[in-house]
Amino acid sequence: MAEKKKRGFLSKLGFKSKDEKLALEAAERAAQQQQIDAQMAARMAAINAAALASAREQDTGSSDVSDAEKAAIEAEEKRQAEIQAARDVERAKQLAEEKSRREAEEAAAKAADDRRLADEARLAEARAAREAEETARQAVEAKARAEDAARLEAARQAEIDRAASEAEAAELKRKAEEEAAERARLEMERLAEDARLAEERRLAEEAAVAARAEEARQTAQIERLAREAEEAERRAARAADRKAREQAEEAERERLAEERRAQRIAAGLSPEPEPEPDVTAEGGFLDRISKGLRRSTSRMSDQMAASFNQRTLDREALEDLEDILIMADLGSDVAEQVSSNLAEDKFDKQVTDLEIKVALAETISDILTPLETPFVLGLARPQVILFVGVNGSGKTTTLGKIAKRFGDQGQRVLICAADTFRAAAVEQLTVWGERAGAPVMSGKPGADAASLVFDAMNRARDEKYDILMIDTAGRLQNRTELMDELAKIIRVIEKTDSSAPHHSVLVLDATVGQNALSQVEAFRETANVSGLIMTKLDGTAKGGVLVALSEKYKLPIHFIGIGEAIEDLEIFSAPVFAAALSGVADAVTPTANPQTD
Ligand SMILES: Nc1nc2c(ncn2[C@@H]2O[C@H](COP(=O)(O)OP(=O)(O)OP(=O)(O)O)[C@@H](O)[C@H]2O)c(=O)[nH]1
Repeated sequence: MAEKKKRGFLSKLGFKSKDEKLALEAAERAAQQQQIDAQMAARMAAINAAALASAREQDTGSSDVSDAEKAAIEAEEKRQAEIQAARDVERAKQLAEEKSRREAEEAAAKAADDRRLADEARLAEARAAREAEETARQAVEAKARAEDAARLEAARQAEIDRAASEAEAAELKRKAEEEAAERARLEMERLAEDARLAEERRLAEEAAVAARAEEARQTAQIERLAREAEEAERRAARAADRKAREQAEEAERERLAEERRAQRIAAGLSPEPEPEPDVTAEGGFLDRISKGLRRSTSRMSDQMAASFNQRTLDREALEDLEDILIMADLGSDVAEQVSSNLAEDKFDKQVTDLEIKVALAETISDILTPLETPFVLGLARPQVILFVGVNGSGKTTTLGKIAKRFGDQGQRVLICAADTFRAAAVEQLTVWGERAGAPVMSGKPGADAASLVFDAMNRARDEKYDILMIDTAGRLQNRTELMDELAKIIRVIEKTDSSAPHHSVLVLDATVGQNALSQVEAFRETANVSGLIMTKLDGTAKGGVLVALSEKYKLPIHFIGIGEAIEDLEIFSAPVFAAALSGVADAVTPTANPQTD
């Protein structure tokens, strides 16, 4: 098609196709041939006319026709001959032209035919090519469709297979889970049954222990009541003695005073003033504790004296008071209690620092009195006493001081140096043990403390010691692995004697101030602390922390340490501690000699 278009366009421009050129050439050649033929026909006509004239000459040679006629005839004949010849030439020419035109037309028709045939052939060829192309394309499409269909079929089959295998796997999993759940349920039932039986056993054991404990408590109570009755009797006797002595002394004093008055009157002098009564003796209990707590007391006393010299107790004064108490480590709860107790009676009134100290002493005493708990040994033997606390809180020293007291009371004491980390602790205990007359069991440095405690428990039981005192290594409350070791020691003790340890004493260093609260928190949980001893109250201004932690944790308090010497461990007395810490003792004790630091 494109070829055909191209040719039509070329012929319009005057270009001839190859066939047209051939046809034109053939027509030219035919025209030339016709010319040649016409020339030949003219020459033949001239020859014929000459031959006709000579024949006539011969026929007429002897006739009488004039020469002019003869010439006219001859000229006429010649003209006729020439006309004829020209007609012949013209005719021949026309024929030749007619022929060459026909041939040209035929050639053109043929060329057009050829072109048409060629175009048709080309069109047929193109159609065939297109059809072949179409067939091939259809074949490719058909193949692709077939492949797609095969692929889809394969995918569908694969999906069916996958779903089937998933369903099978899910079914297997479900069955396995069912079986596992059933096994777990049976195991839970078994464990629950075991636990129930164990609980029954435990309850039975607890009931037995409780019955024994109750029996022991009742016995102890009877003994205590008996002791108390004896003591009351002794006290009553002593009081009666003292009263009689005091009455006698008073009578003597009055007699002497009367005598002196009489002598002075007789001598014309005025009577002498009455002497102040001696409230506390120098070196007595209150005096010792007041001196021990001097650092804690003096700063607070000075601040109160400076702030409350005849001051009106308004809101600002109460806030100042709370600040002073909080700075003395008594804690905000205690500070609020003191200020609200004081405000009840004295708000908007003039107060002195002594009135404030008395209110403080009363509040402290109210908080501490329920916790004032003497260190009483139970009936079980050996009595196991465990000492716990952070490093350097004074465990070893305190244990030694108490061991000495027990030794003095005639108790047989065994000491276990379960502080296997610090070699010096063993030496320290050995010295204390010697003073108390108590053997000291120790292990190699770094040995397992729990196994040493196990051995000590067995030895104390086998050798019938009254008391086993166990000194443990100091450990910071945030060191989990050390707290775990302490828990292990306690488990070993409990395993050997389910009622032990009978006392689990937390030794606290007063100099750490508020940090003591977090120590109580941690040891209370791990060591099931039964009571407290606070040491180093002599070396700090933070003694108020004992009140703060008692208010919060309400743990029994057995002793307080007010120095390193053996006699510097005092049985805890709430009113005495309150009087000493508040500074009231200084105000009423003439022997007191406050020294500020
Ligand atoms: N001022 C004063 N010092 C005390 C008191 N109690 C103990 N100390 C001293 O505190 C220091 C530490 O006492 P230790 O008994 O070794 O303390 P610890 O808790 O056994 O120490 P670790 O075994 O390291 O945990 C020693 O120098 C004691 O003399 C006390 O009440 N007042």
